[in-house]
Amino acid sequence: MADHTEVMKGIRQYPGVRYPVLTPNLQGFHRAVAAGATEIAVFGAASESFSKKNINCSIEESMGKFEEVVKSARHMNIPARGYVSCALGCPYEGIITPQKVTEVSKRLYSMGCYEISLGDTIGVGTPGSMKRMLESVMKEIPLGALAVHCHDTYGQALANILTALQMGINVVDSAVSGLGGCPYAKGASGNVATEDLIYMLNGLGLNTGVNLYKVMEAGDFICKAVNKTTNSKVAQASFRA
Ligand SMILES: CC(C)(COP(=O)([O-])OP(=O)([O-])OC[C@H]1O[C@@H](n2cnc3c(N)ncnc32)[C@H](O)[C@@H]1OP(=O)([O-])[O-])[C@@H](O)C(=O)NCCC(=O)NCCSC(=O)C[C@@](C)(O)CC(=O)[O-]
Repeated sequence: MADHTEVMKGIRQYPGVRYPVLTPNLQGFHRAVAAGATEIAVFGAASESFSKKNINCSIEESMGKFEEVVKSARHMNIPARGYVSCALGCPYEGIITPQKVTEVSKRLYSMGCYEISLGDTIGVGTPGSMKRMLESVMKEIPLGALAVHCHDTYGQALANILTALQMGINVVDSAVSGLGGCPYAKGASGNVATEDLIYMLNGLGLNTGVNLYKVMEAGDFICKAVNKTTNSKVAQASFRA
């Protein structure tokens, strides 16, 4: 988080591509804007313990900070996205109820986040728990303002995403090569690999406009650069072939 200014300065930005920056507080927001961010995201949690570990404050305190950030963003016409971590389980508290996820999501949406990304931060969800959680959240937030963010720790990410798609969600977060993760979700796999997601969507006949081969090339480049092995099953299979 501390080095996002360097990251923003280092990347080549293309028209039509969004480069959102995670901004947990006003300090982060001002730095992100100074670095040229045109979209920001606040990241809350449906678990009290995770909130304290991840952003060093309670859920209630986090809402106060996010209000300030989202308000400032709105004044500058900068779209703000909201994340809700631990939507299907918490590394410290275990089961998180759909009601709690709904409550936190509703607050983020009400304060002006244009989209709420529901995160299975530690990848423990199943199609069953995804369905129960979404049924609850959808009662309070329009479908078009919801996204899912699935980690693949228990190998359920694609099944969970398919469940969300069948329920009408059409925004899905993913990461090239399944890289990334959170320091307070130890042992959890990264976000679902973009390559695997695109492969599934192609198979469903859904046009993403994303070239799978180019994503695999990018994944290969990044993995070599950071000395990691890809988590994408599709990339592993393709490079073996
Ligand atoms: C939120 C804080 C900073 C609060 O941390 P804090 O210690 O409560 O903050 P503070 O206001 O007391 O300041 C402490 C120090 O941090 C600095 N600081 C304060 N704010 C910022 C900022 N925005 N950017 C850069 N630096 C900052 C501040 O300047 C100060 O520096 P010092 O004076 O000691 O040198 C800390 O808890 C933190 O860094 N948390 C982030 C941890 C993290 O990176 N988590 C992973 C994010 S991804 C995620 O959460 C999940 C997601 C989104 O992927 C979805 C999912 O799967 O669920």
